[in-house]
Amino acid sequence: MNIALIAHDKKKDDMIRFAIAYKKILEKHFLYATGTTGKKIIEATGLKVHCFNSGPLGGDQQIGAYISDNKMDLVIFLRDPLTAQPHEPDVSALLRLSDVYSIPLATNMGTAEILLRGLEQGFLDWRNYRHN
Ligand SMILES: O=C(CO)COP(=O)(O)O
Repeated sequence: MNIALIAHDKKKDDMIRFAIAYKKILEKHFLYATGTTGKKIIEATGLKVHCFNSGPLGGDQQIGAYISDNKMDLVIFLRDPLTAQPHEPDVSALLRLSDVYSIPLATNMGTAEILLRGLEQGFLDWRNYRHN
């Protein structure tokens, strides 16, 4: 599966803890991330991650484009709900495209854990049919 990992600045430490905790699951998949999030995950875990541009410089849009091309299966986006983002329209567009294409999307740690555990249990196997 192709998994996108994105975290706003105040959520990056949480994302790193998450990537360390779930490394054994994550390493079985193709990982993508916005620039800064990806770099931090690589440094902390050694996982292989394809890094797009930083979020404010178009990274969210690049991930959105993957979603609309049926190339993203799961999105984990640890958003900071308490800080205004200069690229809020890009963030909204990414969330919207996840809904348009029914791509499982976690915007907080609680849901992220459920999605990764579900992934491990095969709950996202239906995505394989979408690829074929
Ligand atoms: O801003 C972001 C998502 O909207 C995250 O981007 P970075 O991972 O480059 O910080």
